[in-house]
Amino acid sequence: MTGQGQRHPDMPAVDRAAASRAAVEARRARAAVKQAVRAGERSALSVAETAWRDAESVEAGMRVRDLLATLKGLGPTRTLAALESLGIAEVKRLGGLGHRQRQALRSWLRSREAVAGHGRLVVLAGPTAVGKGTVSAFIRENFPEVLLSVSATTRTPRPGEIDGVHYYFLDDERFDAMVAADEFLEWAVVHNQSRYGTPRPPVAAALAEGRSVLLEIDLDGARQVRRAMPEAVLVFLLPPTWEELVRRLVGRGTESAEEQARRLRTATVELAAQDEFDVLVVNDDVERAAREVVDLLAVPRA
Ligand SMILES: Nc1nc2c(ncn2[C@@H]2O[C@H](COP(=O)(O)OP(=O)(O)O)[C@@H](O)[C@H]2O)c(=O)[nH]1
Ligand SMILES: Nc1ncnc2c1ncn2[C@@H]1O[C@H](COP(=O)(O)OP(=O)(O)O)[C@@H](O)[C@H]1O
Repeated sequence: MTGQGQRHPDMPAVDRAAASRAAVEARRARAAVKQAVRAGERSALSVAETAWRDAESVEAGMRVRDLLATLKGLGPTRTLAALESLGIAEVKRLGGLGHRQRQALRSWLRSREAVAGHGRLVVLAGPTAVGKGTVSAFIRENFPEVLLSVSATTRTPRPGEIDGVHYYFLDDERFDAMVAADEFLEWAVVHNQSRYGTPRPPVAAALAEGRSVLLEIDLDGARQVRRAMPEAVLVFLLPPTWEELVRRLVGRGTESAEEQARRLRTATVELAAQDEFDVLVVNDDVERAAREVVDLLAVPRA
């Protein structure tokens, strides 16, 4: 047995120092890879594939155990159980796996990623009363794996609205503080009245975990998200006809006639911006429209 990493007793001290520096460097590089996996910037599978393509890579020097430990929901006990089921010893490094073990780990990681899905950010926008809230509510009820971001707003709660569920209702001072602390992914003044914003931390955390996130925000906010996160998918919800849009706004009965007229003027401007969006979804039927949006979120069907 040659015993990897064992030093020859005659090895000069200077080389030992260099070797230990290199070891520290390698540890640091491996920690950076683990961090990237945890943050959702790299998939565990891509780390493994890199290790198997290049035996000299940082990835090849990673222990399989450490790679698995970066995965969500895999504590130490489950990691050990997974290693056992794959027939991989706890001390094994990615680069040291045999052909069968590679195959086993590859398909295990693949099926895990398929189940976990890749967290996607989808923005749902559209003119007033097109049914954004209705479609979002359908998704909240039927697809709990999607995080529906809860916005902060300075508008006053309507009867039945719960702080922290429908919105975080903030006063101007608190909203200002969040803006100053850069805690919003985007924010905008909506309907010329109140400010609305998407708190950044829950969105970032969900995406890092591989969960998909849906934002229901206005046009201005959608444009900001496009700039901040170009990988986001922008969806514009369309009414079947203009007449139907008017019918829904009036039928909802939550705005005065004057406010309705103002919103319809804004709606004309918003409809003209539909070409800026990646996907157009017609909300003729709530369930169908919601499913179209969910498909974009790449959520595996139950
Ligand atoms: N930019 C931005 N717009 C938001 C946010 N949350 C809600 N909105 C938009 O604010 C508008 C008003 O929402 P709301 O006060 O619930 O009244 P609604 O007109 O009945 O939907 C809607 O167009 C929402 O899409 C947010 O976090 N950011
Ligand atoms: N597909 C649909 N068919 C018929 N009515 C709808 C549909 N979607 C929404 N509505 C109705 O239209 C009105 C406006 O919907 P809402 O979700 O409040 O719009 P938004 O959030 O876009 O302002 C509500 O009364 C809602 O019940």
